[in-house]
Amino acid sequence: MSRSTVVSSPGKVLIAGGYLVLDPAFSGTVVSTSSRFYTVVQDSATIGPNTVQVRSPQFLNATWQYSVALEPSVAIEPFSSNTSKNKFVHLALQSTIALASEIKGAAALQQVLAKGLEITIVGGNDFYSQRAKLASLQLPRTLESLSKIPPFTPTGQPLSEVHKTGLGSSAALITSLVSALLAHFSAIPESALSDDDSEGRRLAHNLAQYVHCLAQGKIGSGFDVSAAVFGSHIYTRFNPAVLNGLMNDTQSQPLHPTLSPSNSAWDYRIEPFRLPPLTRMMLADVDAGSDTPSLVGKVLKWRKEQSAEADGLWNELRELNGALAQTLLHLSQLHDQDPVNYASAVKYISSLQPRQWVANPFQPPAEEPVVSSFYKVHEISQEIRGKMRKMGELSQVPIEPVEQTQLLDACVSQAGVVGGGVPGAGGYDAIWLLVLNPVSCAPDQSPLERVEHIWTNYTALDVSPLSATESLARGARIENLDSIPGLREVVTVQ
Ligand SMILES: Nc1ncnc2c1ncn2[C@@H]1O[C@H](COP(=O)(O)OP(=O)(O)O)[C@@H](O)[C@H]1O
Ligand SMILES: C[C@@](O)(CCOP(=O)(O)OP(=O)(O)O)CC(=O)O
Repeated sequence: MSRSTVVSSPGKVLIAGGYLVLDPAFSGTVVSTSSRFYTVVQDSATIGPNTVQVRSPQFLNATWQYSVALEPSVAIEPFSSNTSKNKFVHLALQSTIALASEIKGAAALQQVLAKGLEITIVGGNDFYSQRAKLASLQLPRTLESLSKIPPFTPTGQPLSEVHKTGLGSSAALITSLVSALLAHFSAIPESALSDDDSEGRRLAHNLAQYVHCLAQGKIGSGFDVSAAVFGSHIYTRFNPAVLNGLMNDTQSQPLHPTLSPSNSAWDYRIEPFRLPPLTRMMLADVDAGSDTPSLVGKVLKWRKEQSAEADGLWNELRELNGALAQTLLHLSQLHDQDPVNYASAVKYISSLQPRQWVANPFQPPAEEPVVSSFYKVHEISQEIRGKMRKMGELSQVPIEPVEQTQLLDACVSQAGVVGGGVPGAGGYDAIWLLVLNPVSCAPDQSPLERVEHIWTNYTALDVSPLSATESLARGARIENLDSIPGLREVVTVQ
């Protein structure tokens, strides 16, 4: 029976701190999603020694084979028969096998590679647009329809042509791949991925950040890899200088001295965060799409040229982003202190528009702190939207363009919708909403359904719901192949 290692990692939504989180003086609040990437690493029985085969069965022609040399240094060479390239996969293999060899020694790795490895990579359906699939099934664009699409469903397209939905596919992919390989080579114990802050998890984080930056050709804030590794949290970035040596390396220097969790230059901060109970984060993919690196370049150019004005705006947003995160965390505390009155308050305000929430003179005192805190979240999220629009106007970047403003205003005015905005860099990629999700709702009184109705009938943009919501599970984690619906069916059966 061949040995296999399965690791999954979540996608991400940056609900506050876009652009600011690029600067280590500021933080961002990132929510990890229920949609996850899965990497299955298996000892092969067929492909032969020192060969690694990687398959992504959701895409056409997405199989890549590599030869592995461990001495005198690690070299991963794509087969000439490969019909496409995938630098994210190639660089992940090269760096992870090199690091594992430094940690375990070439002889130990040679034993693992004696029969070759077969790797399968799949992402949850939400990472890729399901518009065509819903249309082929003649289904409306609703959450219920999405649940009828089989897990890891084939896209019918090459990887290069698929429309991604902005959940951070490359970050989740690389994190699950490097973590699964490190565990399969025993370079980190499997237990490392069952502990939120283990040394092994931090090594996997540092390696995934390095590979992701190498593959993308730039050093972003790293919030997406951080969410894939650690789950939802308030994120403060690492100093990018920690990677300069490796990113500019031409001599193949050892990886471990830089990537080791003992290297204090990895000065990122992870602070706990979660969305409050009886709420749901709703995500919509907007087909217009945006080029994030281009938006980032323009905003940072403006910030540098107009530093006094930009610093004022950054500091205002720092205060608002911090207040948003702390108020959301306070709501979880209110729930834990008194879940009954919390649930009663949520049910009451889920049938009212936000402006009506604090207008009730007969509000039961035990529910008042919950209602006023949700109203505070509503007000803060609207203020953040206003500041992000101002950032866009001043830097002449469509951060919350008018079509997104109109869509968000229509959603946020609905009964039971707390707030929302454009995630991350903004633009036309997506929107996020925080919607009340009481234990029970009268028919057609569900805030979720009210939002779906807005999305279905909005014509200025091509809006399609994502099934993803927040996941309270940890980030990267070891999985059991048979506990994930549909996963064994897409793996080469040994
Ligand atoms: N299922 C998959 N299997 C293999 N590679 C994938 C898969 N999904 C995404 N990728 C890789 O991730 C890249 C997308 O990275 P990027 O453009 O940064 O998008 P994102 O912002 O979603 O991470 C693709 O070009 C591909 O190389
Ligand atoms: C601007 C940013 O702070 C946030 C970008 O968030 P997005 O979620 O928009 O990113 P993409 O998935 O690459 O589109 C840049 C950064 O933090 O790296």
